Amino acid sequence: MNITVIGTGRLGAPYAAGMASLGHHVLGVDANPDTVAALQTGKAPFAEPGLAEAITNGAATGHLTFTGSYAEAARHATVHFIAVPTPQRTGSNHHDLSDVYAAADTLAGVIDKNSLIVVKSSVPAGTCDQIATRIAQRAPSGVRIEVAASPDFMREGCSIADVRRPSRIVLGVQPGGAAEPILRDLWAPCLADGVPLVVTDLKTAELCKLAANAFLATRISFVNALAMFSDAAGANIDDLAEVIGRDTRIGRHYLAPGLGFGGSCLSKDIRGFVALATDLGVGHSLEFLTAVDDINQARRGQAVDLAVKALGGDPDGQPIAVWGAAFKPGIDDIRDSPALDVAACLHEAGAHVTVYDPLAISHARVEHPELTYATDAVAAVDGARVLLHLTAWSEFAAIDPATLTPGPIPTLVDARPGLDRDLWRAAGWTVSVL
Ligand SMILES: NC(=O)C1=CN([C@@H]2O[C@H](COP(=O)(O)OP(=O)(O)OC[C@H]3O[C@@H](n4cnc5c(N)ncnc54)[C@H](O)[C@@H]3O)[C@@H](O)[C@H]2O)C=CC1
Ligand SMILES: O=C(O)[C@H]1O[C@H](OP(=O)(O)OP(=O)(O)OC[C@H]2O[C@@H](n3ccc(=O)[nH]c3=O)[C@H](O)[C@@H]2O)[C@H](O)[C@@H](O)[C@@H]1O
Repeated sequence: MNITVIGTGRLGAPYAAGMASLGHHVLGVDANPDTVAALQTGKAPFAEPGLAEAITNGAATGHLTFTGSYAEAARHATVHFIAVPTPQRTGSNHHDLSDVYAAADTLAGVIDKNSLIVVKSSVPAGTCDQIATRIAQRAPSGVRIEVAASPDFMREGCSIADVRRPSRIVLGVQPGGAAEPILRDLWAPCLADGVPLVVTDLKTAELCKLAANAFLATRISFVNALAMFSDAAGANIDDLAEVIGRDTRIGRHYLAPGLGFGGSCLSKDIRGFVALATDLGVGHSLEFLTAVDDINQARRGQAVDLAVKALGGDPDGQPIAVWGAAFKPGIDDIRDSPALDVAACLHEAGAHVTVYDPLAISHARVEHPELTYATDAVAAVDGARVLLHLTAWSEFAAIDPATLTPGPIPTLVDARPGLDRDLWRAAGWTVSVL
């Protein structure tokens, strides 16, 4: 099938490459000429395992091409997936839908045959109805453009696998439309592979995404609330999380205590969800998500406090090392990175902060030029009085603390899983667990 993917960023590029690998003819469209140029030459515009290879393979088979032209998109296909950003709106907790509306409006201005627009961006309930209204005003007479919602649950770091074999496919459709059979055809390889499909109305499909991210965020803040409580009560949070997670009704995933969630989606989606509930007059129903958000933000402050405490309350001029800049291991994405947030706060407090990350330093340098960056994890710790472990790269767990050369009486602030704390204590470090 011929399809386009409008917006070839962290969701759209893997989605385009993954759909091409399923045998479709995919045209990726992006408003950023640098992104298009990189993709056209077979390069991934960001670090994502398997993406460069998937793009090269797609180009080699002729199944995957890229452009900046919407007119070309309209010529290529009658099925268009929108995967442009929906960040938090400046000065508000709502989603900023301007890119989604711009993409849909532009498409409607160039489409000249009956077509389907599928919204993959994460949007609040009601957005697809708005798009349908806008499109109806812009489409040429006699041309029917249908709108469907199909939010995506892809995780960065394993995006190609998630696209090829998603945990589930959600399809929100307009009554009496043609979307369902078209998209069943498109996803035939996944459906044959046993991927569950839920077909529902537009609003429910849109809500599926916000609800799923809200639940993941709630789990993380729940375990972090327990961590704060355990600290006060003298209990062991790791054992506590292990025991509750062993209940198969609960499960162990998204219950790792520590610095909490970052990235471009969980925070903005829970805030947008609460804002939507408030607009609908049921803000109280999702009030707890504000607490989820507050707990998550509080963890960053607590990591800063532990480092300052280790320095006797005065971080001014003190050498501090930070392991991690990406918002999670395996990728170079620093959007709402808890690690960089903590590093920037400590710098603000007067410390001399040296950051190391295996992949994300070039992005971090642009956003935080005030910080110092090391070329390897061991060098970052040279002379440091405090080391904060803030992103759970496996590379950090493989380092023998006895080989490090920190300053006197060093403290490890351990805010992520992975390190063998007994080994660090044995190597002379004070270990302060977040
Ligand atoms: N990053 C992720 O893992 C996931 C993201 N999402 C959702 O997908 C959407 C996109 O997020 P990301 O891919 O992370 O954003 P991103 O910022 O990485 O990529 C968005 C791309 O869209 C392009 N763009 C912006 N406006 C455009 C327009 N009018 N026409 C054509 N291209 C345009 C940008 O140049 C950029 O390359 C958001 O709604 C997000 O919540 C959903 C699931 C996973
Ligand atoms: O909407 C999105 O963009 C995506 O957001 C998340 O995916 P992602 O942001 O790639 O990252 P996750 O692996 O979910 O991790 C999010 C954050 O939570 C943190 N985390 C995760 C698990 C945990 O137990 N504790 C914890 O603090 C991670 O370190 C990271 O900062 C969701 O998992 C995806 O299903 C969703 O599609």
